[in-house]
Amino acid sequence: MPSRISDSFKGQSQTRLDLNTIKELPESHAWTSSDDHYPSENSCNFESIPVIDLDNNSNNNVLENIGHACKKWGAFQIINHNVSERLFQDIEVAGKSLFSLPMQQKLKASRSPEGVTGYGVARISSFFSKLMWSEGFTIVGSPIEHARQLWPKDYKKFCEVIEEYEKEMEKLAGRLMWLMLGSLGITKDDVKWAVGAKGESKGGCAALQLNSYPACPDPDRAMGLAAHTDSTILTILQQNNTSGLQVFQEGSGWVTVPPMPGALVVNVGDLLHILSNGSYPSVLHRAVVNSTRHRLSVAYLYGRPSGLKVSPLPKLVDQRHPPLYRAVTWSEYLRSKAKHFDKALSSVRLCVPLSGFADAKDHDGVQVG
Ligand SMILES: C=C1C[C@]23C[C@H]1CC[C@H]2[C@@]12CCC[C@@](C)(C(=O)O1)[C@H]2[C@@H]3C(=O)O
Ligand SMILES: O=C(O)CCC(=O)C(=O)O
Ligand SMILES: [Fe+2]
Repeated sequence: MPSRISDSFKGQSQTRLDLNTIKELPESHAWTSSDDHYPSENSCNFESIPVIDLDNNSNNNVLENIGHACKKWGAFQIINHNVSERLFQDIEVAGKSLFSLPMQQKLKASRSPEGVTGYGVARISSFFSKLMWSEGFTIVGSPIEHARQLWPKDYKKFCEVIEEYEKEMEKLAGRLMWLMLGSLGITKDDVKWAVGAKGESKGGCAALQLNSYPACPDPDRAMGLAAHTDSTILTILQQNNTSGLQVFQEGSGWVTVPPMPGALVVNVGDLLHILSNGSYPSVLHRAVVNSTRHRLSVAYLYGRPSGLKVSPLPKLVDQRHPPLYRAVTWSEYLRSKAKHFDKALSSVRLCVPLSGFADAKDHDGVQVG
């Protein structure tokens, strides 16, 4: 059974059309509402996801606000997160230099049919009959191998920026995970995988996804990135001051997340939905495109070490709240997403008999697999 994230995907086609130079929307990229798996209703956008100030010294009630945002929206924006503006500028330059390379150069760093890292179309593309108006580059750990193929002589700066960004995001993601769990009354003492055998704090596993959405000749008929939930604990997204991200909310429809200078978007992923035993929805989101501006987004997809099993946390499970999901490892879940896409969560859902359940107390949240 595959146990690494990279083993979870099967052959997928690579992008070849250069979206940066096309003057008319090809039929292959023209979406109608029946091409999407989700409702296409638009919202009046009276309200959007909350903005949360992470400054320790400001007297706001961070835990309560985060809990409320996670329950209501499954997403929020953060300010005062301590990631420097300079790093945002550096990663924007790095991303733009990658996507502005000639197509034949980018294809040298293509994601392999069995792989997870490299250049290509969004993995979920195979579930749609139309192509998305975007290209992506996925990194896990060091990007050096692909960076060498892209810039044989000049790959170091790109690697340095990526690695610095990953380091900063790992710290922030860990902090956010504990805040989001803290809002549910969960502390590190409640979670077995929080601390290792030697008492050290255990981090997660992550992927960094650079998304490029070139300006589009017919944005209303195109789709940047189709509606999906992330297969993560949480995702931290930087949308580089260009609008495009929308979240779906029952009753409101698609709600735009307005870009705020310096802010980052945080969203609940499927694994946190499982850990929270359904308290936090993993938010359905998509990216739309526009006719004038090229948009770059950077997503830090934070999960768990791939062999570690995730299941509803025991503190959140009792007679009245039976576990809604079975234990699953990240790599197993990613494989399920690659196979079932929007049915992946229900594929790990437990059928709970109405008469209750016998072994809730045996659930310990995680087991090392
Ligand atoms: C760690 C991850 C999470 C992945 C797969 C793998 C690497 C790339 C991620 C994304 C990024 C773009 C949306 C998504 C839906 C996609 O197509 O690729 C994500 C997917 C998931 O969240 O399922
Ligand atoms: O570009 C965006 O705003 C969304 C990107 C995204 O959802 C992802 O990379 O998972
Ligand atoms: Fe996403």
